[in-house]
Amino acid sequence: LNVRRAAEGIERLKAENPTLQLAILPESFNAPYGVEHFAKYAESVPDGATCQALSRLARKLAIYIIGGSIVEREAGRLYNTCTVWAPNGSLIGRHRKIHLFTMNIVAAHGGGVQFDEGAALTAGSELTVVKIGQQKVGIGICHDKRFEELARIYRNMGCSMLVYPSAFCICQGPMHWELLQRARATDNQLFVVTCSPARDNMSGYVAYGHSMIVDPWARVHREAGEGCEFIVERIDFDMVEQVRRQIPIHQQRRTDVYAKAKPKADP
Ligand SMILES: NC(=O)CCC(=O)C(=O)O
Repeated sequence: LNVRRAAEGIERLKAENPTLQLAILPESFNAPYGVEHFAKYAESVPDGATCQALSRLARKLAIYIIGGSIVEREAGRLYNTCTVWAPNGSLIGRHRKIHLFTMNIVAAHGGGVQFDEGAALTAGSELTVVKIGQQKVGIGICHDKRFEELARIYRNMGCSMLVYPSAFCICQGPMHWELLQRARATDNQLFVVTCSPARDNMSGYVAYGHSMIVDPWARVHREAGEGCEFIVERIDFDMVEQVRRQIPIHQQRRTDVYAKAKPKADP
């Protein structure tokens, strides 16, 4: 049902916006997000039903699709995996979440969030850069955006946009969701895009919502609310070079100094 709903939504958007080139879905878009659900909904990549539906959709609409994430099963292991599809329906990227979401938040008022993806999933260990049109796009999944090293490496690899399909927790959302995206955009002078499930207060895991596009000036360019909503936006990639030219921090980095200061071992 979720896959059909996502496909219908993208088809409608394409009909309303014929120049649409890329569609992005949220983390765990085809199943409930929770350690107890992962094994039940796992599929193989790229032969599983969800992947095949995304491939057909990309080909039918002649667009790229960054397919949120699904639980992938391979060789007896489970991964939180984002697949990326080209307009001809071929798989051009497979990102397995590198930093698994492990958290034990104790809220002062009671409640909080306990989550341990590592209890069921295996972490990925490869970076994923895909070419969308002329642009290099770095892929991460939700918790991956807390790790500035990953974003920095993607920037060094020439990315002009980072995309993080997400299902951020409601506890940290108000404090960190926008902050993290604007921080990654400020540091690396590129677009940062997140796509979240809508908030459902009745579900076992309540996602924050607020899908967002942050521009290379680190301004929030567009933001969804908490409900079910699509953002459609034209991205001006010239802005990446404009910002990098005007504030040339990449060239100003003192890698010679940093190298000397490097601790021998991680503390
Ligand atoms: N699905 C996730 O990775 C959630 C990450 C999150 O909420 C965080 O605070 O980090």
